Amino acid sequence: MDISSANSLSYEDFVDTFGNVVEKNPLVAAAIWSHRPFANLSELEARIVEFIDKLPESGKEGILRCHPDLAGRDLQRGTLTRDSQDEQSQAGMASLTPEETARMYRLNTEYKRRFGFPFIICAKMNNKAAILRKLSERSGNDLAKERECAIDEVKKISSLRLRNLVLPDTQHKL
Ligand SMILES: NC(=O)N[C@H]1NC(=O)NC1=O
Repeated sequence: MDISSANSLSYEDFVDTFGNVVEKNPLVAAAIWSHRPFANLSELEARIVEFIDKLPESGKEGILRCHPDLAGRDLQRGTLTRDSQDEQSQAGMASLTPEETARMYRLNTEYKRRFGFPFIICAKMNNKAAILRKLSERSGNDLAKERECAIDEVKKISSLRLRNLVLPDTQHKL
């Protein structure tokens, strides 16, 4: 759809369409609906980013906790959202060796124990090696820095999901 079609959606259809742009957080779509009409895709995305940025630390951590582990239980059980399934599969998370799966589980477990939310990265912008490397690297961050790192990754994931739903702004030909 294009941005004018998005602007014309009823509240229910808007949340049905955009409710998982931020993983398992339909509140974000429900909240930004008030800002329609959006001039373009960029404004719609900016409203999502603005909503996230204005959350208190506890709210940001709540968003992070709604994300599934990479190569974790939901992937093994087939209970990922379609978006996450697509993203994780594309990054090779569904074809890890048993040793790689065990390493991801161990690193994810240690990471969650340290920070209280799961390791989050935009899988579509990374491959298996990069994900494992960045999981190790970021585990050394302090809480505040890592919370912002993870939120930045949520914004990247949301941006890609949004572009799957709404046609990019039509480039005005000179
Ligand atoms: N933990 C984590 O990063 N999960 C998310 N990343 C992504 O691109 N899709 C997901 O499910």
